[in-house]
Amino acid sequence: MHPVSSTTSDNSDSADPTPHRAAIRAEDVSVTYASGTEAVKGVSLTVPEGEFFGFLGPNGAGKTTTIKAFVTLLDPTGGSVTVNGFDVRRDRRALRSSIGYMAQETSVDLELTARENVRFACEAYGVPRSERAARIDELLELVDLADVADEQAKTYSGGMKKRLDVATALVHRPPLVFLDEPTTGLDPTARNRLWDYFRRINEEGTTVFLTTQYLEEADQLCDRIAVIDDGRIVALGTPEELKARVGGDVLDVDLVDPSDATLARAEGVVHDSGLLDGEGSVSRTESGLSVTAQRARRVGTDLLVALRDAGIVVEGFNVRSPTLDDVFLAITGAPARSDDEDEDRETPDDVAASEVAR
Ligand SMILES: Nc1ncnc2c1ncn2[C@@H]1O[C@H](COP(=O)(O)OP(=O)(O)OP(=O)(O)O)[C@@H](O)[C@H]1O
Repeated sequence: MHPVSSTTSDNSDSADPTPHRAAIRAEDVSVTYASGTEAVKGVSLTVPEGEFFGFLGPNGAGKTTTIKAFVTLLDPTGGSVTVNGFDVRRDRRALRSSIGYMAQETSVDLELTARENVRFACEAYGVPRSERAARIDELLELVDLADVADEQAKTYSGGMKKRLDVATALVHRPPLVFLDEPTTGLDPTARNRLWDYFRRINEEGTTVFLTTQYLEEADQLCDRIAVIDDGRIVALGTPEELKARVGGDVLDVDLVDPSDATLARAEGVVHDSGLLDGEGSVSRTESGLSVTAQRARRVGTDLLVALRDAGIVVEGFNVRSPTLDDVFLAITGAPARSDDEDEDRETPDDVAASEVAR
């Protein structure tokens, strides 16, 4: 359907109905800005066609810089990248027309209506004139903007503008879309709606490369996730593989007094109990401790008894499977951004944006 060079058809297998050609192949990519900042330090990854791939990392980790290098918005300082078989340095024009790109900042023209924005994108991407009207209606329907299609985009909420951004990135039916933190700053309702569209386009065959700071987003949507920290990929795998790396279940213990002194004592009790058989790890949380160990489920009650016997009052506890938050903590040594950190939250986009702006 789209041009793919011979180098990308390395593992097509007639016995396997799933296409496995590489949509993205990056080898040892580095980007150093003129300021001297080494934003990307030797990133290698391959994204097969059809995959929903997540690029997860905290603020400043190098996600946007990497995506810009993949979509030819900046030149990598080192390494090589092919996208849909096109080289980022040699085949820029062909590469660009073979992808969709949703930047972090909205590219919507606020003075135009949604329909006009999508029409403009159709013109820019050379969608044949005879197909435009139907394509515009189809996309506005897909992103639930058909009802407000003829209102100016400046009357839309942040969530609606993002949905319009998605529509404009898809006008030329690209086999691969890059989404750069598409839901940052949106409320959960707006975020969930976007997730539905992303899932739908991926189910219909589009390869998706998504950058995000949200662990839940990566967990919910992605077939595989690369965790990037300080310009380097520090983990890569399916969400389940990454969670398995944590090494067991997690016992969260909330203490009535989570002061440093009590936490230090509680850590000592857990270590000295011998219940973990020398494996596992203990970390502090805002309200107590998290004990991660293969035996966490089996020895949970005994640990609570040991804490009680030491005079440490437990307020609550919970044994659970690890989440990507635990993965992030285990890999980077720092907690990932939490949703509570959002400062610029939207009001729910179902609250008609037009009301906000008028
Ligand atoms: N144009 C630029 N010139 C110089 N340094 C830059 C430029 N853009 C980004 N950086 C730096 O490169 C590093 C990686 O930034 P980048 O924007 O790629 O990270 P990110 O993971 O996308 O973060 P965010 O979630 O904040 O968008 C940071 O240290 C950032 O300050």
